[in-house]
Amino acid sequence: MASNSASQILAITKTAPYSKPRASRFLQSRKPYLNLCCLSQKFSNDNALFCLPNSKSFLLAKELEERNSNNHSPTLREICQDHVPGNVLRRLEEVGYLVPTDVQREALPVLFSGNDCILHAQTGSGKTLTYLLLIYSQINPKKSAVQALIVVPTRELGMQITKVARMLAAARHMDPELEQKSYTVMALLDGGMLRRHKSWLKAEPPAIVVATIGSLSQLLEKQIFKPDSLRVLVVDEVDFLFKSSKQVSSLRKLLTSYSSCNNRQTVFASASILQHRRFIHDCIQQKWTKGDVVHVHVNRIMPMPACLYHRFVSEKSKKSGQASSTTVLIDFLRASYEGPLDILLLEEDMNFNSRAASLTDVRKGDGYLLVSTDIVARGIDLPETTHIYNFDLPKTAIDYLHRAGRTGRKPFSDKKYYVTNIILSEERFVLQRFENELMFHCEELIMETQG
Ligand SMILES: Nc1ncnc2c1ncn2[C@@H]1O[C@H](COP(=O)(O)OP(=O)(O)OP(=O)(O)O)[C@@H](O)[C@H]1O
Repeated sequence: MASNSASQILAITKTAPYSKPRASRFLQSRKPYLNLCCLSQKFSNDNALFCLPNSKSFLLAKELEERNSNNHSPTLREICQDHVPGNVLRRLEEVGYLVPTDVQREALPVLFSGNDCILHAQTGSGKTLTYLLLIYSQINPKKSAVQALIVVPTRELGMQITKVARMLAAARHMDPELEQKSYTVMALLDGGMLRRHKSWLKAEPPAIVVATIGSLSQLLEKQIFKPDSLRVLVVDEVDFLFKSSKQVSSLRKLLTSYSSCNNRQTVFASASILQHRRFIHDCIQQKWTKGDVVHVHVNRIMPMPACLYHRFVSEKSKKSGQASSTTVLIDFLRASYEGPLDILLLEEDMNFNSRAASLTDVRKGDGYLLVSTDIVARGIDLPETTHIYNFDLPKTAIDYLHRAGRTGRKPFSDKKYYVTNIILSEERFVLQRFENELMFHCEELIMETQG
């Protein structure tokens, strides 16, 4: 093992930290590829050993090594060191977040300096971790008050963000040296039990609340949830929430009447902020943010992640001229697909429990074929997804961007991911318009015809 300094770290992937004897047995057995992982990276906890025996970790390790040897950009730990509590930083490293993504590298210093921020970066670029790290830098677990609020458009996205927020806080329970009080995260989402949330908020307010605007408004109006102690307010998928006429008035009220932008840090996030100059103007004018709000715009030239490979299949007519419904498609797959993947359905018409069960099955399964509507198009992170099929073209280029962005969600992977569009010949010009607007290229896939 080409190790020559005490601060060398081995990056391997496994969430559980390995004990020293177990780790050294592990290292012995993997000598041939250890050289790849030996990093001369300075971490404050010198004994840290991050065990990640898979290819992703090699990429991470190599990336770190390259950045380090070129005296390049700092690690996530270096960026967060003086702001984020040590136990959260350790947790970050345990789960393999070592190198910052572009948006994290650009936005975190801005956020730590106290500015309001518009996080505008590609799908799958790591915006969630960016604002969660800000939140963990600001909240005090000893204080019994809601100090951070994250507003999301769907229950599914809310559950996902709650899980990541809890995962980052988890180390606190395991470390006896740290204070006993842990960060609590409440999911206040449509379809949840509001009565239970009311008692929870009254008895012992959680530090972080992740909420859909509908459920949140009910508790704000009844003054059960008082955002007086809010230090950070995040609105995720902000363009979507402002676009939806049902939610926009509640959102405006939250931003201005229930709390003042002068008393909190405000973060808006999305991969698509149309007419962003106009939006920034509105933010300041309407006092949704303070006047010095910073627009962190990553990959401004290329809104579409470069790892996505777009194709289309052109048909003369779709069967009986009908748009394919999820039921038709799922029945077809169940009748004709003989492969090993689980076939799952997720759509608005299902009840909340079945929706949650579908996502749990997808996440725990060995492979899946998920048939879904636009309900998963915003923010849902299923990093193992390699192919997206659009059976109907989305209405707008922005919708296309978000649907396509459900794949290609491994920040340091060099793999290609596929988005295939099944279109009618007369829809080619619509797809062409999306290509021009989002600056990507879509290639025709010629199907071999039988007989
Ligand atoms: N620094 C990092 N290193 C490795 N993986 C990361 C890092 N930051 C985020 N990720 C992973 O990248 C994936 C995408 O992150 P995230 O869900 O935050 O994307 P997003 O920018 O919010 O996308 P969208 O616009 O689609 O909501 C997640 O699986 C997350 O675990």
